[in-house]
Amino acid sequence: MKVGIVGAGMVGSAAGFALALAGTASEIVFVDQNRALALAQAEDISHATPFHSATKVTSGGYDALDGADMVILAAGVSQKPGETRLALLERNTEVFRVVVGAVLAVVSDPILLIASNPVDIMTHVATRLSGLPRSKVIGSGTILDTARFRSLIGRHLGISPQSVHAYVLGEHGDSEVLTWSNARAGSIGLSAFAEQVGRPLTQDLRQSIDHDVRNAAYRIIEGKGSTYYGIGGGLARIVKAIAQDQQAILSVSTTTDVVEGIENVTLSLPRVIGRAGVHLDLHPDLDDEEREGLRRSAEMLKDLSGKLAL
Ligand SMILES: NC(=O)C1=CN([C@@H]2O[C@H](COP(=O)(O)OP(=O)(O)OC[C@H]3O[C@@H](n4cnc5c(N)ncnc54)[C@H](O)[C@@H]3O)[C@@H](O)[C@H]2O)C=CC1
Ligand SMILES: CC(=O)C(=O)O
Repeated sequence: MKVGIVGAGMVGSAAGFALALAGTASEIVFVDQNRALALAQAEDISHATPFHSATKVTSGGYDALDGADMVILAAGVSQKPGETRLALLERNTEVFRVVVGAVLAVVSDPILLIASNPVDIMTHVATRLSGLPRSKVIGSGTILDTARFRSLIGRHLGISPQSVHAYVLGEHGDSEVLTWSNARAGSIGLSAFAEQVGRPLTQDLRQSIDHDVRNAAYRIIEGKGSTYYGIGGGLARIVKAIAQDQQAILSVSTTTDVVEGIENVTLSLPRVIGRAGVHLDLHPDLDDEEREGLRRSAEMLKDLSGKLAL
């Protein structure tokens, strides 16, 4: 599979690095308005591949995307310390007006994987600008928040995050919803497992995990300017599900017919991902508080997307 990455900054390069090491793609091509940066990232990453895989890593103009099956969009501005993701919307919409058309002029029917923030609304923007089916325009959404959630629960319970089945839904941002009510450790309900191992999930502990997941990006950006390894791993995970037609269930963002009564809204739910993109949306059972949180998140995203002239 040939994968294009438009935006060779921190996120694009971290995704390219993770993909190249895993050997998921046969070829990765970086494109950036800063061509020297794209070239340097490709060259640097290509020096790591001989240790791990045979992935060919190159760079070029948009014409170099010819033959790509998927294109990751990681171009645009990122948050400054204290800035919200939503504050990036106008600037990154302008970037996508250029980028989406330029990609589609070369690759007529790609899967687009959106990383730029605010990722749910940028996924809505890319869906509208590209005219591609919604199943083929996928935002990384809450894949990263879900990883953060599982990692903190796993650490508390003393088990692998891969054995924690718990999802963050809604916006990849301040209104996201951590769904505790259906979370499981292996095949056991989370609370029952926590009691069994003597590490109960008290209300204080839940609030602390909620705070840490919701504020992870702000904390990391304060400390080192931006976040990129986490999302790089998440983007590589989504590409793998598509490249290997895994039918994997991942929390990603696409435009969805109805979520908690809100129609045609772009946000994260668990979805089945395979070669054609999103194959199926899942609507998990939620408790009343989670449902109301998801409704509020959907309403906010729908209102903001509706204000854009696309
Ligand atoms: N979805 C997620 O979970 C995450 C999303 N992000 C988002 O990813 C985006 C990229 O972040 P970083 O890589 O840290 O930023 P960065 O500034 O390191 O890289 C952005 C790149 O986009 C390029 N670019 C800007 N306009 C362009 C255009 N018109 N055409 C081609 N290239 C263009 C720039 O030259 C730059 O190299 C941001 O919007 C950030 O908020 C960041 C972390 C996690
Ligand atoms: C920056 C961002 O969206 C994140 O790390 O969650």
